[in-house]
Amino acid sequence: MAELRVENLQFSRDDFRLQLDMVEIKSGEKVAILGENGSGKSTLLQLLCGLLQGHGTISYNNQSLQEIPFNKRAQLFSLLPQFSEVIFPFCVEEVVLFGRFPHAQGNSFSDEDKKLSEQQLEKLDLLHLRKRQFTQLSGGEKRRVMLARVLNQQAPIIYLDEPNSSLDIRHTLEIFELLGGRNETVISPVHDINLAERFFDRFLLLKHGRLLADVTGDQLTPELLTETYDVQVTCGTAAFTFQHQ
Ligand SMILES: Nc1ncnc2c1ncn2[C@@H]1O[C@H](COP(=O)(O)OP(=O)(O)OP(=O)(O)O)[C@@H](O)[C@H]1O
Repeated sequence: MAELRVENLQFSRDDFRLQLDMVEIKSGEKVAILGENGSGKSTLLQLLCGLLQGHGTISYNNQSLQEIPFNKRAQLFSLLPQFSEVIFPFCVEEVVLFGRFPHAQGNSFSDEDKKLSEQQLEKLDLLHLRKRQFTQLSGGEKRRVMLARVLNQQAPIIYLDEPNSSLDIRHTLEIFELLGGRNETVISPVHDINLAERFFDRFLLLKHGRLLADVTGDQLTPELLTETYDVQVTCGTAAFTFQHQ
């Protein structure tokens, strides 16, 4: 059974138009969204989360998104936006703990919430930064904190808009390996095609707001990528390959 079903989705804004006839995503799939700048990847994520309203049907486990109360949505999916900031002077461990809000009783966090936050700090290589103020971190450090917060939400569907932006190669590999080993569904716009091909098992290719292809890794051909990005793509040996130690 499809966990997420999108049918006849249409959205218009100024001269941009997004149209998706039918996409079904099963529980646990790791789906990368590929496409050139402005092709509609972030817009699609925002529609899937209900942050933007289009025409058509988006349903989770056969329930229409519109019928799902906001507090339930936060238990169903989490979102790492392309850009996110924290302007108040919270420290790293507080920001990560805030990911537990959808599960907290009132305003208080349980011991379990704190234990899970601790685990996320460790997984995202943040333990040494835990007392630092978020606003005083580097770009990549901030990104890892926001990722830890999103993963701490423990929602079965995780939307990550370019999760490795600002991350160095080691942390990029660690994050993708971490995501690949989790049971949750991951849906993520990614710009690095080689990384996407390595860590995701399904690819939605967007072009000018339309779904050009919905393929698995072995169907992701240079011809298809050439059509998607309007550049010549060939398959060869990379000058450098990176493997996490
Ligand atoms: N807040 C906004 N208001 C008006 N138009 C917007 C807004 N955000 C994006 N757009 C436009 O909507 C279209 C799709 O943008 P979107 O951000 O979804 O692209 P994207 O594929 O995620 O691009 P990128 O790879 O650059 O992140 C673009 O034409 C963009 O200029």
